[in-house]
Order: sequence, then C-alpha cells, then structure tokens
Amino acid sequence: MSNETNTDDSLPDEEVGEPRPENGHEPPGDDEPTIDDLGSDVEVNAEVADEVDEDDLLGGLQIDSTAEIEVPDRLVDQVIGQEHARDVVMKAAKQRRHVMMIGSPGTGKSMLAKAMSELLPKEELQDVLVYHNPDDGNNPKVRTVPAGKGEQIVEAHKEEARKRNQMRSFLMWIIIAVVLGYSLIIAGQILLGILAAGVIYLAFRYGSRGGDAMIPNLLVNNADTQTAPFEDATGAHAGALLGDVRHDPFQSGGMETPSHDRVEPGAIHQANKGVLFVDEINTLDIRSQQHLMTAIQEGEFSITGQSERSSGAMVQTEPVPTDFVMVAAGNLDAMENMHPALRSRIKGYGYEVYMDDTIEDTPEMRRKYARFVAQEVAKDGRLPDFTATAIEEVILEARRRAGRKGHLTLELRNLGGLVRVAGDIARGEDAANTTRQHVLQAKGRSRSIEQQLADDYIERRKDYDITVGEGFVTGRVNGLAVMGEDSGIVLPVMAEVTPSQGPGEVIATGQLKEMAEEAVQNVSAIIKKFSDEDISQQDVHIQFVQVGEGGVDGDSASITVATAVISALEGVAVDQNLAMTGSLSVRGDVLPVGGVTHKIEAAAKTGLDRVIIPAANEQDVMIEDEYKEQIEVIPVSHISEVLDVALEGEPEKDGLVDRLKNITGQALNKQSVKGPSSPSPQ
Ligand SMILES: Nc1ncnc2c1ncn2[C@@H]1O[C@H](COP(=O)(O)OP(=O)(O)OP(=O)(O)O)[C@@H](O)[C@H]1O
Repeated sequence: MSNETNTDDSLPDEEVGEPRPENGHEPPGDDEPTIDDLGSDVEVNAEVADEVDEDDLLGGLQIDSTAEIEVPDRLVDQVIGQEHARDVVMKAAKQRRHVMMIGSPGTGKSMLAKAMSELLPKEELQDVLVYHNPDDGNNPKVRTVPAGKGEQIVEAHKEEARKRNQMRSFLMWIIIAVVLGYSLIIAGQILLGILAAGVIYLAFRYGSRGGDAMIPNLLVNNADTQTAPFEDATGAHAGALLGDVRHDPFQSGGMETPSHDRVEPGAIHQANKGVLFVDEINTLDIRSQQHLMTAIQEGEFSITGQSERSSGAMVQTEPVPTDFVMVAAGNLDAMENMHPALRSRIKGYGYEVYMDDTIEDTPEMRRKYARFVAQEVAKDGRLPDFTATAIEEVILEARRRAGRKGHLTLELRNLGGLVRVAGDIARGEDAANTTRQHVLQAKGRSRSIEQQLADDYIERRKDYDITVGEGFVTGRVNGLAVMGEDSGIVLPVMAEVTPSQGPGEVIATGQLKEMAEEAVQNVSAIIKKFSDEDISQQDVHIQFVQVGEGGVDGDSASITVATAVISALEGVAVDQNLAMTGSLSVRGDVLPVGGVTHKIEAAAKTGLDRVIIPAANEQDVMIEDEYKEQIEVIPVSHISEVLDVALEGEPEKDGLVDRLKNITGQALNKQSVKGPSSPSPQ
C-alpha cells in the first residue's frame, strides 16, 4: 500500500491543501521535477534481450555476472521500488519540505533521506562561527558566512594572534634582558633580577591569552562538504541533538576557557541547509521533541549547556541557524507515540508517505534487483561478483520473502544481508565469483535469531515428542504461528469445555486471551446456528501449549481455537498429523492470514504430513522445494471444510459436527496445491 499527503498531481494544489511555506522555503512551483526528469528511468546498463521472456528471472538481462551491471552514481537512482516515496522526496527536496516516512525496517527510509540531501542545493551551504562577546562573556555572538569562508576567517584571526604574540614575546625578552642586565650589572642583585624576570614572563603569558580569546570557534564547517549535510539524529541525547556548552573547571582567574570556545554544535545545527534524519522519532524524549519543534518553527536555535550543574548552563549563544529539512521515520507505533504538535507540524508543512513492503514482480523490476545485487557488491567493495545464476537465486529469495504472489520483497536491508553473507562465503573460499551454491549456503547460515530459536524449539520438541502426535486426540489441535518476521512454529491449542456455575467464561491466559475470546465468540455464534447448544452457558478453557518465546500474529489461530472447542464440545478427536492456520469469521468463513509460507515450512520441519491454510492465501505459498515433497497443503474457505479434514471418523447423524460439515452452498475445495496428493478424509 502506498499513501501520502498532498502529493497527488492530478488535483489542483489548493484543493489538496498544498503545504504552506515555512522559514522562507520556496512555495511549490509548476516546474516541480517529476521522477522522469530527475532521472528515475534508470535502466540497468547491460544488454537486455529484445524479447523478454516473462519467466526469465533476470528480466531479459544478458550478463555473466554483476561486473557487467553499472551502478548509478546518485543514491536516489539506486533506490529500488518505493516510487511514491522517491517522488515525494524529490518534490520535498525542491520545495524544502519535511517528510515523514512510515514503514517496515530496512525498506530504504534512511537511504531516501540521504538521497534527499544529495538533491538539495550545495550553493546555499553556510559555515557558522561563534565569537567572544566582550560585553557579555556568557552570550557569545554567532555569525554565518558562505561555506568555506569560515576556515579562512579563523585562519586570519589565528595569523593575527600569532603576529601579536610574536610582537609580545619580542617585547617581553627585551624587557627581561633590560631588567636582568640592570639587576646584575648595575644593582648587583641576582636573585631579585631573576624574580623580576619571572614575574614579567608570567604577566606576558597571561596577557597573551586575551589575544587567543579573539579567535572565533568554527562551529559548523562545510568547506569540504560535497553535498548538503545529512545528519542522522536517531536516538541522540539532548546535547548531541540540540548542541551543548562544555563545563569549565577553572571558570575564572585567567585559566578559564572562553565560553565561545566551549560551544558544541548539535545535529540540528550541523544539518542547517541539509537533512536532519530521525528514525524512531518517538524515542526522543518529550523535551527534545519540543525543542526540535521550536528549531523547525524558528529556523534558529540558541545553544546552551544541557547539564544544569555545569558552568556551561550559564552560557547561551545568540541563535544559531537550523534551517534543515526534517525526515522523520519509523513504524506505525512511532507515529502514534510522537509528540502530537511535532506530528502536526510535519503534516502541515510537509509530506507523509507510507513505504511499500513489496513490489510487483515484473521483468523490469527483476532487472533492478539484479542491479541491487551489483550495488551491494560495489558498496561492500570486497565481495566477488555474483554470477547470473547467483543473482537469480537472490531474486527467487526476494520472491519468497515477499509472502505475496507475484511480488518481490522490498525489505532490502535483509536481502542485502544475504548478498553479503553469500559473498563472504565465496571470499572465504577464494572463489573468483559468488555462485548460486554460495547463495544457497548463505540462506542456511543467515538465519535470524527468531529462526534459530524456532528451529531449536522444533528440535527440542522432537526430543520430547510433544507435537508430532500419532493418531487422533480430542480437544487438541496443532496451530501455527510466526515468530519474528520470518520463522514459523507449530503451536498446539488445547480446549476443554465444562459446565459453568454461572454465565460461561472463556478461560485463556496471557497475551492470547483476547484472541481466544474472539475465536470462541465467533464459533459459538456458528454453533448456536446449527445446534441447540449454547456454549455461552459453559466455561471454555483454552491453552496455548508452550507459548512464550514467540507470539501469535493477530487472529490467525482462530480456526485452530474453534476446531479445538468443537472437538472438545462434541467429544470428536482431531488428527494430530495435521496443522492449521486461518482466521474465522462469525459466519464460519476462513479468512486469509499472514506468513503462510513460514507456517507451512514449520509444519513440514516438525514432521507433520498435512496443513490447512485459507484458500485466499493459496497464491502466497512459496515454500522451498525440499518441503514440497514433505507436506500436503489443503486450502479451505469455510470451517466446515476444516472439520471435514481434521476430525476423526464419520460424525454422529444430525449432530453438530454433521450439520456443520454439511453446510450447503459451500464449494468444498480440498485439492492439494503443493506436493503429492495424499489421502485426505472426505
Ligand atoms: N528501496 C531500496 N533500494 C535499494 N536498496 C535498499 C532499499 N531499501 C533498503 N536498501 C538497502 O538496505 C540498506 C538499509 O536501508 P535503510 O537504512 O535505508 O533502511 P530503513 O528503512 O531506514 O530502515 P530502519 O528504519 O531500520 O533504519 C540500504 O543501505 C540499502 O543497501
């Protein structure tokens, strides 16, 4: 999904409420660049087949390795997918607007923010100097000059001070010579002469410090900056974000460091005329968020000591420019928990954009993924080039990780991790190229913590034979859940239905209570419709066996809970060689859930023979070849089909299960989509 504020070109600006200018930022003009005129149509610079075979994993690229793929110079051209975000970043760079990017980790938020800094005009960059204020030592003066001038000014002051010091030294030695000469030769007082010379020396030393105090402190130096600054203030403490004034242990008596020399810039000052990037913005403390807001609003922010007990707190500079464009990033939580006024400031004066997690799998896109592999190889600088088949394997993995038919994942940081591990393996073997074999090995090695935990969990369960049940058990169903982002796990659910003293209750523990209650409510509506039984008069106990290390996503276990409850209620046993995932609607429909591929693989790894998934998810199944032979996938669209597959034997005539199983009008769809068909109970 992609969504953004105020970027729909098809609407007139007034109608969409184009953001208002702030800090003298340019109002949007008609000549805004589009992606095309800023060079979005980046084609991989290698030979492409005249007629592209739709199934060609390289999208028609005719290459032997990544060495033949040219990587574009500009970061903005290296971004894969995220067309909306790219478009927004380009507009925002032109108009100097703030941007909020919300989306999954590793989808290119900081990359785009950095790309934005490359698009900002370099000519506007400034240096900032802090001067001693002779009228008020605690209120240093601030001056702004064009980039590169700051160093020259400081050098000129240093040169002047050097000359002054030379002059003073010269004068000092003459006076010392005169005093010593007079004392020794005329007065004959050696001791007094040496003492007087020492006093003169010290007086000159202290005196010269006043000259040093005139040298300004070059707070922000953009002399060698190639692009507009990019400052990452993620997780910065107040001093690093807002600037600070160091403590001075001497404070007075001639030994002190002048206050302007103790001033340190914050990220907001260093980002002046550039981009300030803040990831997980909600993790900044409220005071910092408020100050950030002031800096955005005023375009300048004085620096003061951040620690109240330090002498730096007495110092406050004149305002220092903070004319930056802010790119705030994070996931949905970050947006909800950020300071509301800061959020509305970004909203009112900028754009909001939701990052895509996946992108449509087209030949053009696959060519860009090939370029992505080349980019990662070039960025690392040490990895052997990837062969064409190695690139194909990475693209296959991008498909698999998308978890959505016809799409490729855009969580490219993780995919880049796979590229690096594969390259490192090849490098370790001194191979000339990274091959498909290396990528396959890397897939095994670059397992996330959750994956390792899940695999370990599956191994241990095998030891105790907890999950892989032979035969049929009443009230116990193998559910499936996802740990982290990419690891499935088998999660058995147990149900027991007992008569209640008062109104019935759903008794479930921990984080899953809510989900269990909803599942039981939905199944009780269905049960009521097909039998005289009212389970609201009974206590339903639900246990999720050994949950703890991971979580269950949303209501994906609700058909599992429903099946366990029906099984317990009717005393009909459930096939233990089967796992299931799916969300249950109040009408008994089985609705789609996330992570089906990982769940199916977990069931296969655990040794189960069959797995039920929602029919709507059938297209998302991208299981590895090795599991295809091991497990039969049964897509279903109604709870009646689930019961049909999962429950043992023929139901009692006209009983609840019989009625549920025979719901008319439901197209039963139980063919296997993957693997050999194995007998499934009808
Ligand atoms: N859309 C993309 N196109 C090309 N490379 C990408 C893309 N997204 C991520 N990458 C690769 O992943 C790396 C990390 O991405 P980036 O730091 O921009 O992610 P992020 O969205 O800011 O994540 P987080 O919020 O965790 O910081 C990039 O340096 C780049 O190599």
